[in-house]
Amino acid sequence: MDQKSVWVGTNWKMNKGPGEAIAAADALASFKLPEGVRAFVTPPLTSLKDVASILQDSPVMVGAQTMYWEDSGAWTGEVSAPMIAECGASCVLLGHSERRQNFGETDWTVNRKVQAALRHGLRPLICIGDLLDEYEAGVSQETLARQTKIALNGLSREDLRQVVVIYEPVWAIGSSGRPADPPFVSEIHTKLRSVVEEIAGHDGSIRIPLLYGGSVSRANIRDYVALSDVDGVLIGRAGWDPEDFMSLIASVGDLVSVKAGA
Ligand SMILES: O=C(COP(=O)(O)O)[C@@H](O)CO
Repeated sequence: MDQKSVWVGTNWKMNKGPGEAIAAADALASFKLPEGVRAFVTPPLTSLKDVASILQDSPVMVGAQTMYWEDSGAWTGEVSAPMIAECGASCVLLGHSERRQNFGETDWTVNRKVQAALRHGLRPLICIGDLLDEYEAGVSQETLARQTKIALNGLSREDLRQVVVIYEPVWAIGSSGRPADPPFVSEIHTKLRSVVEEIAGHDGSIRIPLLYGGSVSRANIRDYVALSDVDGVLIGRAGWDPEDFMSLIASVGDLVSVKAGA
């Protein structure tokens, strides 16, 4: 039976040059995570190796924000799973909506990347999300089920134990987004739980963590983490300052035991 944890990550996106990233990693290095919390940070590639090296003895995991599915070759500008792993990363964000919208990622290219990450021992942190017009048309669930099923297509049971799925409504992300209402997130995650259980089995031996992301802040983090089918959050702006990130993690530490008993 997979143990229940609360996951809290922060994605730095295209922020922090190497100097700032190293300073932030130094600040995170001495942080004592509350028991049962699994934390991760995804710095830009320019500081991935430095941040991973600073955090190598810390429980805070380090991941890349994207990668390509081939291992090497004539793919100018791309980086591969083995390169990311060699930098010391243990996970990688895949299919973030900013990649899907601005860089042409599709459900099927996300699947290729998921498979490549797993081949090289990287935990795929798979982002899925509905567009505003899909949300308004009431078809969010269909979009999310499709994205999830394709991302996980062809994975073995061992592979499924490694993946994390993150629901990030596109309309909730960034300064122009609005945080999704917790009851809506609860409904979506309950349905997502059935989708992943259809794939991984209903016996509970594999529990795929389902995270929420999109305008997570001090004001709402506990509302999301307290939901029974939400296993944690991915934070953007509110987590870029390492002190804020640590304080946000500390603010949900007590929910670990509440959820474990649920
Ligand atoms: O995109 C994300 C949400 O960003 P916010 O700034 O929290 O809206 C997610 O990937 C975390 O970076």
